[in-house]
Amino acid sequence: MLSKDAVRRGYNRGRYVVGAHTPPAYVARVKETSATPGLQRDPITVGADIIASLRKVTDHVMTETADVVAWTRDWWAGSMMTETAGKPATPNAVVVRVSSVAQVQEVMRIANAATIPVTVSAGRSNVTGAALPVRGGIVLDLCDLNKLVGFDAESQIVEVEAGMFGDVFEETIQRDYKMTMGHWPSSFGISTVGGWVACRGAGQLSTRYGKIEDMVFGMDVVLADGRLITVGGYSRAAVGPDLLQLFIGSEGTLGVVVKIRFKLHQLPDYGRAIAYGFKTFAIGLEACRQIMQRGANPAALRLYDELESGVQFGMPKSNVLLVADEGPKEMVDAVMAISEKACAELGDRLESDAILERWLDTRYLTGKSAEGFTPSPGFVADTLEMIGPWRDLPAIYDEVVQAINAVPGTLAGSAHQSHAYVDGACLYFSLRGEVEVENRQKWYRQAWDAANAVIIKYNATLSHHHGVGLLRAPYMAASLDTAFPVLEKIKAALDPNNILNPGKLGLSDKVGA
Ligand SMILES: Cc1cc2nc3c(=O)[nH]c(=O)nc-3n(C[C@H](O)[C@H](O)[C@H](O)COP(=O)(O)OP(=O)(O)OC[C@H]3O[C@@H](n4cnc5c(N)ncnc54)[C@H](O)[C@@H]3O)c2cc1C
Repeated sequence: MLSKDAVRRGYNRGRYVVGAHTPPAYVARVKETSATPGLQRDPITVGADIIASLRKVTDHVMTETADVVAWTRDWWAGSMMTETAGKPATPNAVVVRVSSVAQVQEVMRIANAATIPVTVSAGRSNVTGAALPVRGGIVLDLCDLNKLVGFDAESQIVEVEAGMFGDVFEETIQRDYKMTMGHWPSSFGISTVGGWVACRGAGQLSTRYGKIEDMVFGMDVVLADGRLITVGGYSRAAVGPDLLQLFIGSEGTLGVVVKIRFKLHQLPDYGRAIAYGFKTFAIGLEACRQIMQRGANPAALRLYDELESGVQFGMPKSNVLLVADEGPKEMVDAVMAISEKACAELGDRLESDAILERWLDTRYLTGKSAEGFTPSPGFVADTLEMIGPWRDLPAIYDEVVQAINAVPGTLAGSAHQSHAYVDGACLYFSLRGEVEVENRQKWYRQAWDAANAVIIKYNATLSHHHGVGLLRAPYMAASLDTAFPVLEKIKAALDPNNILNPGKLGLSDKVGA
């Protein structure tokens, strides 16, 4: 069973920090901490009087450069490139640790009155620079706001504070309530439940359980001026637009998510998997489309192109599709029967048990996009996930891989299909390059520009689950097009001083009204 198995095997073979940030591997190569910022513009200093006020109302305030560098570091390739070149991303800020909702409100009141930026920070596992304090100010670390508040067994709704890490959360609900949320991002041990919501994340079993926005029942949010509001709190409603969804995916720019009520599922005891190989990626996509449109929704439906089939399963001449499901036997057997029929019409049956076992064994290892390559000082690996309609996906796949490969210095571009729906699917591209160390940023931006030009040309969506942060900020206005000014207006209405995570989501980094 996929959900039980994740807890049984544990995250990244146990190589991570439980309940706090886990640093990425490159940190071992960093010898010195410089105070020269790589990714800050005109950082705002927090004065001694404000630091004294913060110390009175919070658990801990850190001001030393080395602490600030360590406590703002994330998993973005952009941060890695600047820090390993001698300039840490954001060394100018103060880090404030809190463990209660009242403390979050106090911090926001102080910051708003003094017009100081506040960047919410949690697991710092984001891969977009979303939690970097690019204008300095206060970094509000929520990792100690991490209690499980309660469980309504009849409605299957759990209430949890935002800073609880994903592994602790799932272990607790599986052990104490025999439940799962079904949200299994490849970062589940190094990210928090609040970070999942703030980035609009997706787990590996999203085809059955949904994305995070399908799992939130309601939540409490602290606004820029310190007010506490409650949004959602119903299965479905017709009371105007859904304000809950406004905050899901807002990446700390509209409010601080402090408590979340999530919908849970009974922990399955039954599961099955099948695997098929297809001659081309496009034929594999067609099999996925058929499965979804004939009404089946297997928990995991993952199709790997030839390059990734070679690295993952030792099958470089095939496009491998894994279909895996869990739940009541009658339902899983029906889903598998529909899936098997669709696959058999288009491809060849593979040794399913071996492919499932290989996937289970490696699915929560970090650094997978670099697999199959020998890292050197000039090596950069990253991932780009997007979503588009079925009609366009084969062309998007071909053109994005082609565009990445055309950038000088690219070693490889590849993809798998990772999350599927009735109308479309998420393609998850991996890009790896090797150039002179000083040319890494140039290669990186060229590769992203080239890939995103294809995505925008097809009117597809820039990100399916990693979010925007700094990485996708330059493409947001073109992508949202006529709707982008609406996002700007909402931001200005909720945060008139622009103190909440300025410079993210493609929004302005200018602090102050
Ligand atoms: C190896 C690896 C694999 C990954 N796999 C997946 C995957 O399968 N699926 C997926 O969706 N993502 C994945 N990610 C990306 C990342 O784990 C997610 O974006 C995650 O949701 C971030 O959570 P976090 O707690 O680390 O948040 P952080 O990185 O600390 O913050 C991310 C953003 O959310 C904001 N934020 C965080 N908490 C709050 C809050 N309580 N209120 C308001 N704003 C907040 C921050 O300001 C920032 O803008 C992966 C990352 C890595 C390194």
